[in-house]
Amino acid sequence: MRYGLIGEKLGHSFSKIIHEQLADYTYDLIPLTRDELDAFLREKQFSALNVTIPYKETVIPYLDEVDSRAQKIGAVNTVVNRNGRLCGYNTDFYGFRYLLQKNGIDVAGKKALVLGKGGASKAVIAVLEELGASEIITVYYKEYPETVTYAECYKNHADAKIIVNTTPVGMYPNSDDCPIDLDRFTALEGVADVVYNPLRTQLVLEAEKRGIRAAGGLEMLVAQAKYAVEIFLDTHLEDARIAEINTPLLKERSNLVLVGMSGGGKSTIGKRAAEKLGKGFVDTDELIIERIKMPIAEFFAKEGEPAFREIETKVIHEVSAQNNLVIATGGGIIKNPLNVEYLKRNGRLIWLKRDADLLQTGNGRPLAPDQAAAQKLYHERLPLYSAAAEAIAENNGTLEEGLSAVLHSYESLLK
Ligand SMILES: Nc1ncnc2c1ncn2[C@@H]1O[C@H](COP(=O)(O)OP(=O)(O)OP(=O)(O)O)[C@@H](O)[C@H]1O
Ligand SMILES: O=C(O)C1=C[C@@H](O)[C@@H](O)[C@H](O)C1
Ligand SMILES: [Mg+2]
Repeated sequence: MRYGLIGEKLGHSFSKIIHEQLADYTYDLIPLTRDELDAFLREKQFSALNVTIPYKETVIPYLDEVDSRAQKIGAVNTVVNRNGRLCGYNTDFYGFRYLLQKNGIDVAGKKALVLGKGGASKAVIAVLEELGASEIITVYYKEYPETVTYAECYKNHADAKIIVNTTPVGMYPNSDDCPIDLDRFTALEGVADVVYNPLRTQLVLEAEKRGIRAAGGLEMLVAQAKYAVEIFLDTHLEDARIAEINTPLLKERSNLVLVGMSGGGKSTIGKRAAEKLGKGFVDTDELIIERIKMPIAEFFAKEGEPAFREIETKVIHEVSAQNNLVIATGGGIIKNPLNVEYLKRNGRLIWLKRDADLLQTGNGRPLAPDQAAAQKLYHERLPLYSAAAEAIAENNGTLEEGLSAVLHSYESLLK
């Protein structure tokens, strides 16, 4: 009999990949319309299921038993067929609790804001209660008696220490959106987002920028699956299994982004890194050339640098939404902080650092036509690379050594 996930739209789900690593069964993604759902649950031709949006509440009346935690939450994401009796559980609860604990986000005794009032919100609130948050405020964009609006929360809850986003705001393809303005909160200590596409949402990046602990939703997804497998198979799996699946998944989904001076080896080493990691390779300068249909130096001469930078940012925005790439960037991308922000959503930024006197100059590089120009640019841009990059890979030896420094940095960023 079948194992799998039911929900309305499942194209995005990683659950098949995750479950099939955790257990021996085949796990199917089973998209169902509301009408199909009824027959599916009545026929009971399955061993165990996960349930996702929008059916976590809809399934409850079909169940013979709902465990007390899921009952309290009012949502079920795990159903087991025990000799024809359907039993329901909520492992999103355990997944979110794992996410907080793994990322050192301590909520005990703290005021917490939960954005959104759907199924995920209820599981999150149950965890915050269990872990002893002092006050839990649900924030919703419409007015309800049991929730506060964003305007009210800025006015009356600016002292919140924890913010959890359970809304789809900031999810691909609307990755530019951020559900809440973090500048309004003066005591903030931790932020969690259940969204995992992009890997780091705008909200997570805004928190990181302010030095606040933050976690995206991928680990929660993997963790809830581990707990579901335990219930499906009536077995125990070590928590270590979560990281064993999450880390490679994160490495696979993430982009490796090379920043650094022109002529420092980003394109050359980037291509090699992509081969080694089995990732696609893109060179943002090449994409720009395709778009402007002329060499970059010619475009600079004809249209000027601001026109180039505008196209560059558009290209970076598009590329940043993709996954599993090595991205070699142009030397000047760090001039616009937006480029850095976009690239960080799905990527880890590594500064490929080559000494100024080793940099290749000329060869169509409009701002570094010769050594003197390259040296001047180098010193102007050092602080920008340093601020943007999450790791440094030195490239002052052989290409092989540069490549291995890049791969090593990527590994250590995603440990
Ligand atoms: N460690 C190295 N040893 C020898 N040559 C190197 C090394 N690193 C880079 N190079 C050479 O330097 C030149 C410039 O490299 P590349 O074009 O990859 O730089 P880039 O960072 O992509 O520059 P741009 O930002 O202008 O696109 C290439 O000819 C490359 O082979
Ligand atoms: O997108 C997914 O694959 C899932 C998301 C959550 O709703 C989980 O509760 C569900 O088990 C699987
Ligand atoms: Mg290049």
